[in-house]
Amino acid sequence: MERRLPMSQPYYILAINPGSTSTKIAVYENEKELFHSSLDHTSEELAKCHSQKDQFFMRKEIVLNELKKQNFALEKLSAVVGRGGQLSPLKAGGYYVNEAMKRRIIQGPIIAHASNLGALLAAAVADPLHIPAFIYDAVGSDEMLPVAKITGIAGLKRESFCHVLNTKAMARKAASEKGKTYQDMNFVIAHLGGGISVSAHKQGRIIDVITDDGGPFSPERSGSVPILYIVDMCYSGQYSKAELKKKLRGMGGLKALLGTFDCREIEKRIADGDEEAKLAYDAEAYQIAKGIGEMATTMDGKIDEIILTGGIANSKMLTGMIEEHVKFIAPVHVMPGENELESLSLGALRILRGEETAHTYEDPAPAKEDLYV
Ligand SMILES: Nc1ncnc2c1ncn2[C@@H]1O[C@H](COP(=O)(O)OP(=O)(O)O)[C@@H](O)[C@H]1O
Ligand SMILES: CCCC(=O)OP(=O)(O)O
Repeated sequence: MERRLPMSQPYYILAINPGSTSTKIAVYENEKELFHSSLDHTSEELAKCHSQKDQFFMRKEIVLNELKKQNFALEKLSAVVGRGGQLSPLKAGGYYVNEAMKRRIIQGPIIAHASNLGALLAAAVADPLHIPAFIYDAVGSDEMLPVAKITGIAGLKRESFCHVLNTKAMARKAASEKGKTYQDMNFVIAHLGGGISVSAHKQGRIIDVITDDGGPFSPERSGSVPILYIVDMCYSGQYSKAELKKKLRGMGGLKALLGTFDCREIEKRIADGDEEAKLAYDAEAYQIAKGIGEMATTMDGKIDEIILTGGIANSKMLTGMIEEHVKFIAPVHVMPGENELESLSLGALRILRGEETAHTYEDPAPAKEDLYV
């Protein structure tokens, strides 16, 4: 349901960012952050959730308890904004969380990812208050060029899946540091988190991206793997569908190679002379660099800056190795961490102020059997 936008300033906005291992929230009064909390979920807590529904109820309770603990009166809120999920095709920018969107997330088809819960959690807080719920710059926002979607299997198209929110926010920041706008510049941006995406931003548009199924392996995901072996694994009778998916996402990448996805722990092992850890970490940097090279070709090498962002961009060791491989392409700008909560909130604020219009989600007829849920 689209609700009338509240008129009175200041606007109080709750931002909710569900990640694979945490739910982060913040409340803003216009541009000013009043508080933020990062609510980490233990693996025991997550293991108890057998479905998206279980995760939704677990996270909703944690969010409401935290708001109580912060002594924040929910009635003050003007809107709630959540991280947007894998609802393709979506445009970049804001969307109202409406019934069609909720139904699609609950009933599918949809690629399972924690970000899908952003819309449901935002609506769960907003609906009883009769205020609007939005998502903003969802991970499934699709600005890819048609040519980037073609695959060698007729009828099978690549879909956009990217850290849209953070990469666009970092690109805007990097451009403004140069006295330019996002639309003036070309960036290749590698978001290095639990998941890794490498995206090509051409004058304000993400024209191409590689991630889980076509990009570098990540701390917990396999990335691109030799596909014929995967077909054999699928039919070997050794693995269930769920087990194989875990190998691709959750238990792949550095976790599979070294038993941990904590890069700080891996760097300690390397410092202690662990050769296996060194080779895996070198491979991580090598694959990320190859991804950056691939994305650089989409803009004919005309790149103003390469941005490294996300949690692992805190690592001087990994960013240093990547820089050595790619500095011939363009200057490397390391922007560690992410500012997703602020980006969500500022997006919602622009909508509330009428500076931007939120899109209305319409569910396209499900085109194919979902392969991921
Ligand atoms: N100082 C650091 N040095 C190296 N790696 C780090 C550092 N801080 C965080 N990381 C790594 O960053 C990853 C998590 O990044 P983050 O962007 O928080 O992920 P997500 O939001 O996708 O869950 C983990 O693999 C973690 O080990
Ligand atoms: C590639 C976009 C979504 C994603 O993987 O996010 P996380 O790294 O937060 O899981």
